[in-house]
Amino acid sequence: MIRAWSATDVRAAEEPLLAAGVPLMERAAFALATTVLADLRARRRSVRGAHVVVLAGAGNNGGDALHAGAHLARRGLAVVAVLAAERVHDGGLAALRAAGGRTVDVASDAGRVRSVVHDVAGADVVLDGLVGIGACGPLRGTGGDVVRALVADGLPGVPGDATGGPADHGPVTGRPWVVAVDVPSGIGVDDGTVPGPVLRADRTVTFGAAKPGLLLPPAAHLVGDISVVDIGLHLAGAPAVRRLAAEDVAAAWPVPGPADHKYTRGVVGVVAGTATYPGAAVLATTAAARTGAGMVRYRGSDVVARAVLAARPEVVTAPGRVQSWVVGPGVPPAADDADDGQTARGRAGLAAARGELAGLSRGPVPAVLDAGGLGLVEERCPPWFVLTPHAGELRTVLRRHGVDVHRADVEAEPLRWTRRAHELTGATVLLKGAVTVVVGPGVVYAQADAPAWLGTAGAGDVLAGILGAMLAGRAAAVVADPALAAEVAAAAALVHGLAAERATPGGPVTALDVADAVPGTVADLLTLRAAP
Ligand SMILES: NC(=O)C1=CN([C@@H]2O[C@H](COP(=O)(O)OP(=O)(O)OC[C@H]3O[C@@H](n4cnc5c(N)ncnc54)[C@H](O)[C@@H]3O)[C@@H](O)[C@H]2O)[C@@H](O)CC1
Ligand SMILES: [K+]
Repeated sequence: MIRAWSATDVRAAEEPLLAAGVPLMERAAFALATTVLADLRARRRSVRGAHVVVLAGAGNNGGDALHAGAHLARRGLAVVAVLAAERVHDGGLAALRAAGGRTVDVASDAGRVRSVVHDVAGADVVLDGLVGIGACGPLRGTGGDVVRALVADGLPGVPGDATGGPADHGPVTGRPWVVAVDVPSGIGVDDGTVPGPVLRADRTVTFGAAKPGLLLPPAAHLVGDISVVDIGLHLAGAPAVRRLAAEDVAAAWPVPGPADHKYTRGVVGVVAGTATYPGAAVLATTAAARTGAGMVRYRGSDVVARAVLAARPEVVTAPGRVQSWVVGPGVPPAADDADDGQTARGRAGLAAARGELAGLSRGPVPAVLDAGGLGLVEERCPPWFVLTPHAGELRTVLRRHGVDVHRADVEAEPLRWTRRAHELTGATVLLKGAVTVVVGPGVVYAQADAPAWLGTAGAGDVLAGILGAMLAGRAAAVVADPALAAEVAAAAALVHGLAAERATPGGPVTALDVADAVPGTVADLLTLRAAP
């Protein structure tokens, strides 16, 4: 698991060590230089003579970068430090100069930004040390100008002058390897927002602990590989954001034993699909069955049930015991009701879903509320109800609770609005996206496991089925521990992402391929379990 702590928590952990004279910056800079050397060795035969540009801002983040630059200069690399503030870290600057590093002072002469763009174009590595956890708001001043100019010149990143989010320019051949010092300068360290210009990193070397902004979208798309350097901080208390690793999901997976049967493994009830969208029911039931549910019970119209049974003969359609519900995939939201016959059948699906929900909300049964099921969330929900909206649906949920936001607001601040929806509804909320954000009582998860190919029709129905089966397998524990549904939801996002990774040949993947890849994915995960 990657655990991320807020800037305030990291500072609090640094304080006693700094007071005791522990050389934190030296540790950070040495680890940074070592990582850069390892990356360079992996990319070119010799590190000697490699060109490094250090972007240095006013604070200790710039100090880290300058000290690392000094280490690299002593190893024979050609280092140029771009001084983007009138005053930069004294010790770092002196060390860099003593090691033979060159400096370009852009802060006192904005005309030199062009020469920086030229230096960067010829560099092997760029160290982004403009701002770290001391940043406040969008990257301003000379540092902002430099980043804007570099992005305009073709380096991946966000120019910060448009309304759009992070642009992925894909690999630009011959461009330098960008290493962010602690965080990519200018991201919202605690909330993952991207309020202004940011250079996209290939790697972020972060000190003491990961920061929430490295895990949360949209900034998570700008961090590259994350290396957490242990500089000896003791971070107590709960992390602000967590990201599950495959090992965590493997360790918690309920592997059946000889005494288990379909009811101990969990029965998933699925209310999904309409005559208009029967495929969603097939996908959700298939995914639930393939995730290892003890039984899948389909509750819906006969016409959809026939399609489900044709694809999955093991599904049961009779009423009976259920340990988790999946309500809503392929069921149109109420607002889509119209007068044609097709949506009349949609309304019948919605009525069925509403009937099931009314029953289940009275008992302690975990549920996944997806698509049309989200429209049924009117009262407060228990945390073992997991809402699974995408950004547009989250906006609708919020509006129904009197919060006027636009989809673009949700995309710009996913954590803020997912948390708000959790506060308003009481439910655990999983916001679907390239990075999945899950908020439950006192916990936040951010999962980034899926290839971009997964963004395809029906993928959400498969996620709902996987999550339904995972909730059913641990239903009693999920009801007993208010934070557990969020962990299970994050784990479902991980399984969904890894199944897509397994199913894609490196190209397009269909939702059914993803569902079919779940058993192999789970088997792979289980090989990661520590031997008893
Ligand atoms: N305290 C320490 O000894 C340690 C600090 N560390 C490093 O120090 C960093 C934090 O250092 P600081 O507290 O000095 O803060 P930063 O270096 O992150 O930035 C603060 C400076 O940036 C300016 N600034 C703030 N917001 C800005 C914006 N939006 N646009 C442009 N400039 C902005 C401020 O005026 C200030 O001069 C960490 O991220 C980490 O890299 C590490 O070396 C570990 C130990
Ligand atoms: K930085």
